[in-house]
Amino acid sequence: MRYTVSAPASLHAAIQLPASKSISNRALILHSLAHGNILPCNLSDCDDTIVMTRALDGNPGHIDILAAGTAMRFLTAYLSVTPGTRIITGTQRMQQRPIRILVDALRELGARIEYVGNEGFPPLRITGTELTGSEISLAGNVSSQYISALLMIGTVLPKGLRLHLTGDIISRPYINLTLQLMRDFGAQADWVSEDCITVSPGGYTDTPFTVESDWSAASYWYQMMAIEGIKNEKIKGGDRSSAKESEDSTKEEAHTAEIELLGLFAHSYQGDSRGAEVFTRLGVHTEYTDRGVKLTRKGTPATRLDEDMVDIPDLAQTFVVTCCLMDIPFRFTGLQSLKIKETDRITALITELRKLGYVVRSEQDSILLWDGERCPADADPVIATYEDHRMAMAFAPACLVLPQIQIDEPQVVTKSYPAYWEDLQKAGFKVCQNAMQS
Ligand SMILES: O=C(O)C1=C[C@@H](OP(=O)(O)O)[C@@H](O)[C@H](O)C1
Ligand SMILES: C=C(OP(=O)(O)O)C(=O)O
Repeated sequence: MRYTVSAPASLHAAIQLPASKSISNRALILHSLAHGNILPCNLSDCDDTIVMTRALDGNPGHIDILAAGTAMRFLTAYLSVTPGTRIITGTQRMQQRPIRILVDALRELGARIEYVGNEGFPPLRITGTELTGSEISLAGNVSSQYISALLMIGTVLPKGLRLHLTGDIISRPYINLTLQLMRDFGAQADWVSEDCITVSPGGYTDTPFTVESDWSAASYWYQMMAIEGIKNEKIKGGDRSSAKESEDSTKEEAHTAEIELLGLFAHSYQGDSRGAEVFTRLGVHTEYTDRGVKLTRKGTPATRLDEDMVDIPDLAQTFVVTCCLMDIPFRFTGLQSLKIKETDRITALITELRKLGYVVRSEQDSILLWDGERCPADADPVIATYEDHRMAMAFAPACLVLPQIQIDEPQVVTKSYPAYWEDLQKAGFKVCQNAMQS
């Protein structure tokens, strides 16, 4: 399937964002470990949360978590302490996403896990047992999900858990998110030094819990607001001979374009809420209201952007595409985890941006940079999405500065934001399924 997306004349929308899949999937694991009766409220309806709910309900012997990294990692630890033998697997891509660091750590604690296919990768056969270990070291520089997975089972271990993290610690806000939710469910867990976390034994308490809206999903709306401003600048600066009336209405439009995102809070649990601050440098102003945030254009965008993204890896695609379309050279560091996500996001970004005429480069598999270099753009670009929801969502806003954009396999968005295309339509975008492709 392929969608052709084109932009509305002006951007005005109030959008109910999806719930955070990161929070939903943690809340579901904690709810299960608490043997709770009070189901968390406002759970995400995305694929990654549906597979988690299915795995935890009804005790299936064969669990397919499709493409959900959190479900694969969190359930591997969860099943290690849950009676019974199960096989857990996922998509072809999931079978290429490494899990050895987590499996080694769990085995050191006493877990019974076997590789069903390739060593170091899913699928896994896991037999739940009591884990008697309580102190381990593991690398903190590959995926924070391994650490979150271990922490969440820490409080149900007889002696609790002491985790020493080696190397640089990536995606740290996701570890803090885990600790925060664990505390909300009654556990004692905290950093005791820069690289060591302890979890006391004692288990969880059944607790009412409501999931926040998703700040990672919000980033695509911030992106639209940022790009919209550039479009208006171009129109204003471009055809100076055009009627003054149109210039005035453009000015008015640039001033009034407004998007409201419902269900976000200023003091969010989510690290990706830092995106709001980075977007102020791209001319997007955030006003917190009692029901979410209002985005408007304010100030002059920076002339270049240098940013360490080690704590906000899921926003990398948003900022890379936004800066190219806004003609803002950039250097983004801390991207070492991008190669093992839904696709190799470093390669995917470089390949797809070329189609739009931008020559982006990578360094040491962890940096993406653009110095303003251009190449001829494809006449009618079709963006490949590589089974990666964020490729579709980060490239669709390009239609604000192009006549239209075509997105291949657009249904990938269901991994985290099933209503993305419907929400674009609510905001006035035209989303058409290509006749040839249907
Ligand atoms: O714990 C989580 O909810 C997540 C952690 C991050 O992964 P890494 O820790 O592998 O970077 C992030 O990319 C992912 O989307 C969600
Ligand atoms: C990397 C992501 O998800 P996961 O690792 O949980 O599959 C993501 O949503 O961008």
